[in-house]
Amino acid sequence: MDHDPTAAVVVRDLRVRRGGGVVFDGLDLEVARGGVTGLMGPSGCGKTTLMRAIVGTQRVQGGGVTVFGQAAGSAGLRHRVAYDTQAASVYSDLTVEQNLRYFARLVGASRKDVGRVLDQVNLRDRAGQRVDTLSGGQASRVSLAVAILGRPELLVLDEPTVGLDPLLREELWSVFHTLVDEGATLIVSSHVMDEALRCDRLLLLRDGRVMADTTPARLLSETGADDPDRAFLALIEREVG
Ligand SMILES: Nc1ncnc2c1ncn2[C@@H]1O[C@H](COP(=O)(O)OP(=O)(O)OP(=O)(O)O)[C@@H](O)[C@H]1O
Repeated sequence: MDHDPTAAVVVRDLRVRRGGGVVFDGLDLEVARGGVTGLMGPSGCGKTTLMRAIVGTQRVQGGGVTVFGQAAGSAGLRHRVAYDTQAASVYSDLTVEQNLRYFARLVGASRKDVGRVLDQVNLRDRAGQRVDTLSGGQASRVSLAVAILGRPELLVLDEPTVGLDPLLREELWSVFHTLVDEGATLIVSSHVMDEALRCDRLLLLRDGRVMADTTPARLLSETGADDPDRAFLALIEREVG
């Protein structure tokens, strides 16, 4: 497998089966360092599976993934890559701040980092509240706060804005862009086509394949559509028809 040193992620001939079905049968793609890459596509197309392969938690049948030139999931990447799954992965019987302090110790982050991430995800006023008394959107922001504690170079976020109101969604996207300005590479999956417009690059997956590798502006201009939902449908119709 080649190890392009300028790429954040290189996926080569990736083959994955899950639950008896083929998810990827030879997937190839690269993600350059920096920017937000949006992984879009219908439910079941393989977004989460691809993210799991990138962070090294997915069993694969062939091919592979390198991240910053190292095999996905290898020990050298532990503090360089963070993954925020769809399920909140924090302790529900601890407060927001207790969770953050605990995870800060694990990744070698400081108290200052705890304060920084509380502000970034807008949970400063909930710091003393137990996670099991938070709303779904608040709890998922605690997981995101944990993910950005150690200033990871690659941040893989599976539907981070699900269940958030438009204002919070806006705030989180501004956090994402700040992280990118600070040098991070973000891979963000979403069902919400509106969010496609906020990405630097778009990978549209369908049935385990990259149906389009584009930018928001190109997606709209090439399909002549005025919103990403219509553009995506136009691409599918073009393929089918
Ligand atoms: N735990 C599992 N066991 C078996 N098959 C699975 C499992 N998780 C996912 N799959 C299958 O793998 C395929 C890809 O699923 P994946 O979760 O990657 O899709 P997705 O694009 O992230 O979907 P969604 O947008 O609904 O989260 C689907 O066909 C799904 O049925």
